Amino acid sequence: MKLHAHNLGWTTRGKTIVDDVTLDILPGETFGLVGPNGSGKSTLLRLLTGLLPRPAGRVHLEGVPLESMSRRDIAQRIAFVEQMADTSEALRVRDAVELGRTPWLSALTPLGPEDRRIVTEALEATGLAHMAGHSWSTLSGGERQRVHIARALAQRPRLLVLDEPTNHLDIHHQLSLLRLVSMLSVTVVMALHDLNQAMGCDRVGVMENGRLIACGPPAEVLTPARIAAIFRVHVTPLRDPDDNATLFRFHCLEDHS
Ligand SMILES: Nc1ncnc2c1ncn2[C@@H]1O[C@H](COP(=O)(O)OP(=O)(O)OP(=O)(O)O)[C@@H](O)[C@H]1O
Repeated sequence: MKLHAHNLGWTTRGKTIVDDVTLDILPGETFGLVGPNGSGKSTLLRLLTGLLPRPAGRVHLEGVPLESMSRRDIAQRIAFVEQMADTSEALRVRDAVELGRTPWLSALTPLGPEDRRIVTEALEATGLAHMAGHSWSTLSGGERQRVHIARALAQRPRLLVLDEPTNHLDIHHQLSLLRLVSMLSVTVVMALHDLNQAMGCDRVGVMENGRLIACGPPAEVLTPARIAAIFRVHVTPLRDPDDNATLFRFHCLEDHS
């Protein structure tokens, strides 16, 4: 799904949080958003999904202005997993994932066999099938994160927006999630803190002080000089002899002064 953001911005209480961002997300790509704490990544993701009031600029989904679409129309196209998302304590895992079908249901079309199949698939894809009956209140942070991802998958979106999706996950589940995301035939936009993980995206955008200051293929955007300037760390690029991929090792700038 193609998304076009034009001169997008958001100001609250006199403070500009996102400033004049113009960005095209291309159909089928995995787009990584990186930047220091407080640089505006989450706010930009919320603007792209139409969740913030009175934004500056415009977002178009497949050429249609986001503001002309109902929440249900948007939810049939975009699934958003926010940072520290929560759900009702009383739910079981399967119930929480079934919530992903809500945009497709109505009083006349309640949850049917096809919806249940999609929910089962989402539970399997996120390694949660064996926990379907567990109560939300008993889950660990990483398990909850996977439930949110499963709910988003069950929504069958064309654009999946993830805010730090590998947060809380152990290394096995981080890699499984990134592999799953790269295999999905949907467009993905995700905020990431791990720059090595961002190197696996098709394109990367870098936020600094609310502005999108660079955007393009990871190897062109995440250069040691730019990483040093934005994140205030020294970077040593290393080569993985297995597949020749570039990996970063980070050091405090002070260690190199
Ligand atoms: N509703 C709000 N009201 C006031 N300030 C806000 C609001 N939302 C965000 N901010 C501020 O805007 C800045 C950007 O926040 P945002 O959460 O978008 O950054 P981020 O890049 O996602 O950060 P992190 O990496 O720490 O998650 C922060 O300084 C934050 O305190």
